[in-house]
Amino acid sequence: MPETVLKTVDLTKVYHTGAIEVLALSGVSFEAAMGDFVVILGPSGSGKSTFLNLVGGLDIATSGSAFYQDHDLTRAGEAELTRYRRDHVGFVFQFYNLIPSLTARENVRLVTEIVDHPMPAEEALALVGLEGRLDHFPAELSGGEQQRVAIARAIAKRPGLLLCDEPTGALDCATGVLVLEALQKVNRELSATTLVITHNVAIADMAGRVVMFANGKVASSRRNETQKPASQIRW
Ligand SMILES: Nc1ncnc2c1ncn2[C@@H]1O[C@H](COP(=O)(O)OP(=O)(O)OP(=O)(O)O)[C@@H](O)[C@H]1O
Repeated sequence: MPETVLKTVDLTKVYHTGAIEVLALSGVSFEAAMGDFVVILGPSGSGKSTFLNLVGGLDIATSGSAFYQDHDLTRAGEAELTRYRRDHVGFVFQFYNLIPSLTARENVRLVTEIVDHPMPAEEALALVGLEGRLDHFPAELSGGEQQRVAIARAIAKRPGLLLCDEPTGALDCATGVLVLEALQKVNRELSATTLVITHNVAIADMAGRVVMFANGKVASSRRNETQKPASQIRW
């Protein structure tokens, strides 16, 4: 059995906005092994991003537990969470958040300069098929290429955990598939445990496991017998 690296038990998050309480996550128990590729589906407001933010150390749970290896994320202080994010987690969001005045290579170097044992920026960009775009600025790249720079930036630290929130949300099918191919390659070559939130059910076919959220809970979880190559995904 592959080693479990991420485990949550009864993970719960309540947001307080003025007098209003929102139960965003309600007792989520989840496990992922090293190298798993998990797609998370579910209606808007079902708690997907909240879950990703908690396991990524961007937010703190109200109750329950979340462990990444021996990191106890529900008891960690701010400094420990910052180290956890820096050393172990790569984030990819819908909007690429690249620095417009820096080239692709320089955007990736922002990360490689602050972590131990990074891969060279050029290697990370080659892994996502952008070896020919090293010195291009974001404005000189297509949306899909910008997202692949964001993936290169996320993986250059060799993260154990790669968390993607709607990574193809802003892209058409042809461009989105190139981004998915990059994620699948990174997942396989780095054995990074990969969680992808999407509204696009077609993407579920490339997952090893598909988890459906509803009302802040895991409504269902299934394994795919085979994982479709990203190049064959269409929507
Ligand atoms: N910072 C916050 N403060 C208050 N409420 C929040 C906050 N973040 C999320 N919520 C609420 O928590 C619930 C879950 O939100 P979440 O963003 O996790 O859902 P989601 O499944 O990712 O939705 P979407 O698919 O639309 O991104 C929603 O009702 C949302 O309004």
